[in-house]
Amino acid sequence: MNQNQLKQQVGQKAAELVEDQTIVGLGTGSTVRYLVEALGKRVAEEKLNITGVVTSNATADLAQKCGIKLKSVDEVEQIDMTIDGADEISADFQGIKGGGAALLFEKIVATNSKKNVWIVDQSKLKKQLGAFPLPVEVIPYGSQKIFERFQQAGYQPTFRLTADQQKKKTDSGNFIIDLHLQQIENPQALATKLIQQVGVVEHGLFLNLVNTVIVGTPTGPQVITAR
Ligand SMILES: O=C[C@H](O)[C@H](O)[C@H](O)COP(=O)(O)O
Repeated sequence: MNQNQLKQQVGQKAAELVEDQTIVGLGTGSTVRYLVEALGKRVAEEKLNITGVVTSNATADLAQKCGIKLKSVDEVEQIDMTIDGADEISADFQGIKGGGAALLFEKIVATNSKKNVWIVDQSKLKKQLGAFPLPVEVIPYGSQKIFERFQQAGYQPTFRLTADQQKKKTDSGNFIIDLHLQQIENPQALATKLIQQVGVVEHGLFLNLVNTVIVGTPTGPQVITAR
């Protein structure tokens, strides 16, 4: 099974978990794409009555095409369950997200959800976080100064660029600086340090948010729950 097939497997499995009459947070990325398509199918075939709360313009476009009705996070009291992808998950269920630049809306939706579930292929499970570059969303004004401070701190930053070498803009019009850390010894301490930096809007460390992960493996999806 290739990576895409594993992503499809967990996307479809997660769609089965969604109950009728619920409000569902819909993450972003290539794994979530399979979830949204499978949910759209359930809406059409089973007349499943759900409301989606999206985490990016890309997911909003897809969900609308799939016939899922949407509301913004501000229009709902609480989200019953959010299902999202991840870039890395450590053994203690901490994660890095934002490979698709959607970390800010993803974190807003996740922190307003009763339950969060991540869907990943098995390559995303790591002993320790940090091999995947940690995305930090910064406002454009003063972003060069933040970049230089990250350099001085030894974080090996790079601005994320588009295919035509422009600084990538998020759905909120911000830039992304990726930190090439290799290993993150203390995710909580780093998270605190980053968020205290003026001009940093959010970072891709998603800590203590998830207790269920569905992992795609060649022998089928495995649901792992934190103790
Ligand atoms: O900003 C993007 C998100 O955090 C994605 O959920 C994450 O990058 C995983 O994406 P994919 O399912 O495409 O590997």
